[in-house]
Amino acid sequence: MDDSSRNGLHGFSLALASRKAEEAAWRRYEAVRWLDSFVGPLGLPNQPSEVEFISCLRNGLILCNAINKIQPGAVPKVVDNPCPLQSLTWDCQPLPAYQYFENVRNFLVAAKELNLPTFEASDLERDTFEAKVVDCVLALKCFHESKQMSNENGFHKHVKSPLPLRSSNRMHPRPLSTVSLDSCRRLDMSATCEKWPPVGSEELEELIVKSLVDSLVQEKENFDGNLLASLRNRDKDAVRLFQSIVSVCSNESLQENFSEDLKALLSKTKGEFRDLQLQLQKDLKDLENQVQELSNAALGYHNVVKENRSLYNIVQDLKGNIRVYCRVRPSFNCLSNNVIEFIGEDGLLMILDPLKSKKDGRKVFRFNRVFGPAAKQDDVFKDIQPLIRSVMDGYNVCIFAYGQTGSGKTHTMNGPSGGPDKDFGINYLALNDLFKIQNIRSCTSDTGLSLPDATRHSVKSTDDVLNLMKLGELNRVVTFTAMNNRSSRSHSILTVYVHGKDNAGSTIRSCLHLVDLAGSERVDKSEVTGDRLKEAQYINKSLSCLGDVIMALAHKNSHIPYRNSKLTLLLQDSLGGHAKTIMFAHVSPEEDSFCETLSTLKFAQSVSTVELGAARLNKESSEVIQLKAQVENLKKALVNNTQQALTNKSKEPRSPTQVVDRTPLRPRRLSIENCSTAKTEVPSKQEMGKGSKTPSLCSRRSSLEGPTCIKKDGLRMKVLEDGSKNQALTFQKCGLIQNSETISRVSHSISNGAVKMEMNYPKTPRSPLGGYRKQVINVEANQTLSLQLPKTPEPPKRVRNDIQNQMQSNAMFSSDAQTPSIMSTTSGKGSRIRRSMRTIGKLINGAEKRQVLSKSSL
Ligand SMILES: Nc1ncnc2c1ncn2[C@@H]1O[C@H](COP(=O)(O)OP(=O)(O)OP(=O)(O)O)[C@@H](O)[C@H]1O
Repeated sequence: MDDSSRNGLHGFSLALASRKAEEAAWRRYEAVRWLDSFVGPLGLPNQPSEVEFISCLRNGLILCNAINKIQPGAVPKVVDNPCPLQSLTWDCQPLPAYQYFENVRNFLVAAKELNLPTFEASDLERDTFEAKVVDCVLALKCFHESKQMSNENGFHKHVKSPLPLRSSNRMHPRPLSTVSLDSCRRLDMSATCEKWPPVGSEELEELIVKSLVDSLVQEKENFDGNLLASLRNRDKDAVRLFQSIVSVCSNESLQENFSEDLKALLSKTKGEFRDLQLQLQKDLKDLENQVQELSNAALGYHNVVKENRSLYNIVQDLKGNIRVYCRVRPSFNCLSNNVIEFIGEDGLLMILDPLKSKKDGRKVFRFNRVFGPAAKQDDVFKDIQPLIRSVMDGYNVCIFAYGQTGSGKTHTMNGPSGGPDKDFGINYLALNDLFKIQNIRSCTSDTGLSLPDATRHSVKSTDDVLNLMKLGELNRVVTFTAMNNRSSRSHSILTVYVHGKDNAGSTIRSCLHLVDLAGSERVDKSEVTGDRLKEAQYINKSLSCLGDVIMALAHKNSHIPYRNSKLTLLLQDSLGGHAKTIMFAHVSPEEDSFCETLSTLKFAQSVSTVELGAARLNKESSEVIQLKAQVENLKKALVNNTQQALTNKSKEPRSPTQVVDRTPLRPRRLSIENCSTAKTEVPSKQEMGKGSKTPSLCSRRSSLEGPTCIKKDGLRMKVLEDGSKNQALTFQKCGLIQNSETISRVSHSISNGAVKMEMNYPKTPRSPLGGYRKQVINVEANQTLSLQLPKTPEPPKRVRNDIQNQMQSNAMFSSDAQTPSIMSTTSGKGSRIRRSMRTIGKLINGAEKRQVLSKSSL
């Protein structure tokens, strides 16, 4: 407490004390005045002191006379004073002490019988207890007045002892005559006052409340009657009520008890407070422990959820399922209801049909994970990062974004509209990550080779790729539709090829397809016309082909219609091969997109059931590479020898008597090998057009790479059908180095179910189907094998001559140029070569099988 408040309190105490003294004096004067008028002159001054007052009453004679006057016979025997009553004065001769005592005791008994407040006889010996005596006299006075009143009104039965109006003059001092009997009646507390000594704080409180209630009931007031307002307005009754409360409180004995009670209460409260504090501390500790336990449990729960998800993913990996993630973009229409009801941590998505009730309209889907509108690009990327990294370990990975137009596919793959400058999408983040890994794993760099007549873009950093992506973006048609003001009108596929060699000499070859599909759209909604309409139809058609492929895979059909569109043909390796595939299903949350959202989610659900088989590691051990190289050399030697033999044979006349024993070449066996080197076969258009069967590896490559491949300067080069060199697509070596990994990039956009891969065209033409663009940025080199091949040992000269002679003679009888079988029968060397090729083939197959087995056993 500061000084000012301490001084204030002190001042208040002084004021209160003087007020009390003033009040006590007023009450004393009133008692004396009444006794004076009722019993006879007391001979006291108008304003007697306490001592004078007490001395006057000490013999009990005045008191006994007064009570007998009110209630005749109340004190049957009064020890009288030799002085006559009229001449009774305070200075009259004192009687013996025992007589005083007798009178006072009899008076107190009589007063008690009348339910008046009393005092101790000894109080008259002590001036300090004057207040109690005054109270008793004033109570007697009130009793007399009320008795008079009831006699007048005929009420005899229930005459109550009136409350001594102790504070009647306190606020507005006034003559005794002005204190009405009504006031006495209304503030009658005599019955309760009897119980005052001793009184505890609770009893005091009860007294006050009771008095208040009685008073309010009698006055027909209620607490809502704005007592405080009445007090403020100094309403008469309210002031009286307040005075009665104050008078109860100002009773000294009460105050003493009250202060003692207060002290006891204070110490009790302090004790309770201490207990409470201790309890609180204990509770806080308990709470802390509980919170700790809860947070541990929450952490545990999160860990379990995480572990569950990763286990679920592992199971799916083992089964080879396509991982399906769903992403919900933020709503752009605040007036539209949101159909997304709930997004669970564990990949649960609940949507609500806006036309149905909550009970019937709910549909639940489960995916590997669902990203809500608040998910950041980084959050999305973090989840797929491990998969992208596995590209560097030799796995093929394909990530494709699917969904309704405007649902956020391009946002996920590229980033926000306007290019990948900020908030980069998966394309950038994935490439950045791959380059980071490359930098960590490599100490060397490669400048690559350039090749005339071919466009070559070597990439060494993410920025390089970004620039190329921008180039690709330029070739991608983007237009305004009613559904999306930057709607992509073509699919976009960014492919990263990774070649690497580990320290053991094994090579890995893998690729990462990053696919941003054009959005499915309802043309009535997107309101497109003309070319845009055609594009929309082609987009929907190729997406529907994708749907057919997925359905066929999900139902494990024997025939999978990959060839029905270029899109599915391109994704064949990812959808049908042993790749790791992720699909991002995108949905818009607005209610007017509900039908599209539902169909996207259903499609995504069926994609998640597709089992591709465990992903296969595309790694070749050094042993396999060497064997393959030997096959190459042997094959070359065989071809050379055959050609030589044919040349010699054509020079010699053919003998009609010679018997030709020809074993036809087995092109199937060689076709696999041919695929890794220059191709000389030109697949017929009919074969290309056949859509019913999954093509052989060679024909598949042909259909994708173009009709003709030739080899030039050790590099493979593909020539288009017209053979024009200017239209050649060149497979370049790009950063292929030993003991390091290099990333090259092929990016092509396709749409409308067709693809063009000629990057070296000065201007990318539109496809006849309209709107479909292609962009080949970089193509993998395939030169390693030819560069690393050991030289084929030259056959001894004598043997070679024998073979040549033999072949020359055989040529006399055959005009067929493809006659390796001739060599097998006529030349011991030729058959040895074929035998060793067969052995090597078995070895290769064995080694590959072993690889597959060891992978699947993992
Ligand atoms: N997660 C997201 N956060 C913020 N904005 C987003 C998000 N997803 C999409 N958008 C915004 O929504 C709009 C449409 O997205 P986007 O162009 O990526 O859709 P799309 O599915 O690729 O459409 P289309 O198939 O027509 O090309 C864009 O303005 C994009 O920036």
